[in-house]
Amino acid sequence: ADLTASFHDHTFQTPLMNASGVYCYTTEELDNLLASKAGTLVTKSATINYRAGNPEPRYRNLALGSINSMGLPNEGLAYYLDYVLKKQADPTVPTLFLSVAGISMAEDLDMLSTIDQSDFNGLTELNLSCPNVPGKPQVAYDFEATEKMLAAAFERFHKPLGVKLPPYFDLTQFDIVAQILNQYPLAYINTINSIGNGLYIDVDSETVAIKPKGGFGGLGGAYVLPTALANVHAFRQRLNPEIAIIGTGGIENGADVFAHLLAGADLVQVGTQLMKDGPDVFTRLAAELADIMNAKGYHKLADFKGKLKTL
Ligand SMILES: O=C(O)c1[nH]c(=O)[nH]c(=O)c1I
Repeated sequence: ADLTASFHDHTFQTPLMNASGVYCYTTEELDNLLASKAGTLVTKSATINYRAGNPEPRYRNLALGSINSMGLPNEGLAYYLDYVLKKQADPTVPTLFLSVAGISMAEDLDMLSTIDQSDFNGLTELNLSCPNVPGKPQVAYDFEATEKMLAAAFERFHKPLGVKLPPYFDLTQFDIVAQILNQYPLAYINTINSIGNGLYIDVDSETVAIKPKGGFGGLGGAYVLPTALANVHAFRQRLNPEIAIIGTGGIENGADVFAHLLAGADLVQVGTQLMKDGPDVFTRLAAELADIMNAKGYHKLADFKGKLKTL
C-alpha cells in the first residue's frame, strides 16, 4: 500500500502528523517528529511572547483518553518561526505547519502579519478553539467573531491558511459554520480540537485530575473519536472541495486513521496517543493502516478517501 498523502501542492510520506500542543513545544521534540514516520509536523500554538501556561498538573493520560488545561504555554512566535524557517531550507524536510493562537484578535492579526512578511513557505494554522485560557471564550463558538477574524485575516495574510476548529454538536451549527468558512480562500480546516471543559473525577481520592480551572479541561483520545469523525464528515459534506480537511481526535490505531480518511480527512493528526507512546506511534499507525489497505485491496489513499457509505 502507498501511504503517500497529497495536500494541495504538497506531498507527505504518510498522512500522519502530530496534533498541535503535543510533542511540539521545543526544537528537540520537533526534530524527533521529523525523524519519525510522521509525514510532517505542526508547532505548538504560539502567542507573540513566551507564556508559562497554567499551573501543574495540567495534563493527565486516562484509560479512555486524556484531559488537559495547559493554558497555552509556548516559547513565543519567534522561536517557532525561526525553527520552520531554518528547517525549510533543508530539501529533505517536508512542508511544515506553524500554529498561532493569540489571546486577542489583535494578537492573532499581528502574528499573521509577521508570518506574512517572512519567507515561511509552509501552512499556517490559526487556532480558534483553545478552551483553556481562563477568561477567554473560544472564538469559534462565537460565529460573528469568527467571521470578523477571517475577514481581517485574509485582508493581510497571503500565504496558505487553515483554521483549528472545536467540535460542534448540532447540524445547524455545521451549516452555519460551513457557510462562513466557504466565503474565504482557506487552505484547510483542522477538526477537532479537544472537547472543551470535560471533568474527570478520581473516585478513590474524590478529587479532580488536573489543577487549573477546578479540574475542567479539554478531552482527547478515545472519548472523542465519534465526535471527531462526525465533524470531519459533516464539514466534508458542506465545504468547497478546495478547502482540505485535517482530521484530528481519537486516533489510537490504524483503523481509526482509516475511519478519519473514509470520513473525508486528507491528513490526520495524533495527540493523546502520541503523548502516550511517543513518536514511534507513527511507525505503528502507518503499518496498521497499510495492513488494512492491503487487506481491502486499496493501493493508495485516494482509493477510499471520503468514500464513507451510508445505509
Ligand atoms: O491548553 C492549551 O494550551 C490547549 N489545549 C487544547 O486542548 N487545545 C488548544 O487549542 C490549546 I492552545
